[in-house]
Amino acid sequence: MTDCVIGLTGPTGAGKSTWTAAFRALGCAVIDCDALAGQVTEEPKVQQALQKEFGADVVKDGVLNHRLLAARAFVDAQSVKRLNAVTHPAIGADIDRLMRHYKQLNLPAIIIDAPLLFEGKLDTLCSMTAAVLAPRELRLARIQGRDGITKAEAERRMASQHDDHFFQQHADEILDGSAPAEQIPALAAQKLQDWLGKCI
Ligand SMILES: CC(C)(COP(=O)(O)OP(=O)(O)OC[C@H]1O[C@@H](n2cnc3c(N)ncnc32)[C@H](O)[C@@H]1O)[C@@H](O)C(=O)NCCC(=O)NCCS
Ligand SMILES: Nc1ncnc2c1ncn2[C@@H]1O[C@H](COP(=O)(O)OP(=O)(O)OP(=O)(O)O)[C@@H](O)[C@H]1O
Repeated sequence: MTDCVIGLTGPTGAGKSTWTAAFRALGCAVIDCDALAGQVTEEPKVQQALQKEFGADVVKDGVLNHRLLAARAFVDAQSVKRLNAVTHPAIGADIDRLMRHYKQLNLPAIIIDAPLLFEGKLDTLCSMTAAVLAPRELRLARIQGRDGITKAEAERRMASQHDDHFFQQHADEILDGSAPAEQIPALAAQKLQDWLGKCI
């Protein structure tokens, strides 16, 4: 049985996936909500609902145009809400299924990697929560490089999310997303030890 469930969140580009990879290497199971979103948005029913909300051209020959959908969805709070209303029920069902599966195994911990951990009330499934934070300019440069988007697109995406203050108020702990990547495995090992002590 695995009882320790850690919710990992933070704004775009802060380094959640990088910290998550370190926890995975330490034997934790990872529920990656962005990956689950990627799978559910391949389902024809979800794609049809997205077309209804954001225009027929967001899907062509069964392939979702991520960049176009992001450009239309990450414009204001209302549009993000419409996006979430389509995708979140399906993502939630997948999370439930994976949690049931991983809880039966003997693992150090289950990590839920979710940009919208608090908004989606996924924190209620967790023993503890942590937010990965990094300076805004660093995040801006990172997501432009990673996703091949313009500065304006990156800024729009960041503006559709909460600021650091929200994460500082809601999360139990803050993880440093600006630490050099090569230091993160050792920092994650220390952090996991600490959490396992608290989970017992
Ligand atoms: C709009 C989509 C198609 C853009 O795809 P793309 O490949 O460009 O981005 P990717 O999925 O890797 O997300 C990158 C980052 O954008 C941010 N983001 C994604 N979805 C959301 C959202 N609904 N609200 C706020 N930020 C979001 C997150 O920080 C995320 O890590 C995609 O993000 C999507 O399907 N989003 C809806 C599903 C969702 O809510 N995902 C978050 C799960 S908790
Ligand atoms: N500590 C670090 N040192 C150097 N580069 C990093 C570090 N953390 C992340 N990066 C790089 O920055 C980019 C964004 O990081 P990552 O994908 O981990 O962020 P994220 O918080 O998961 O973002 P998103 O919410 O957009 O998915 C990636 O290209 C990653 O390789």
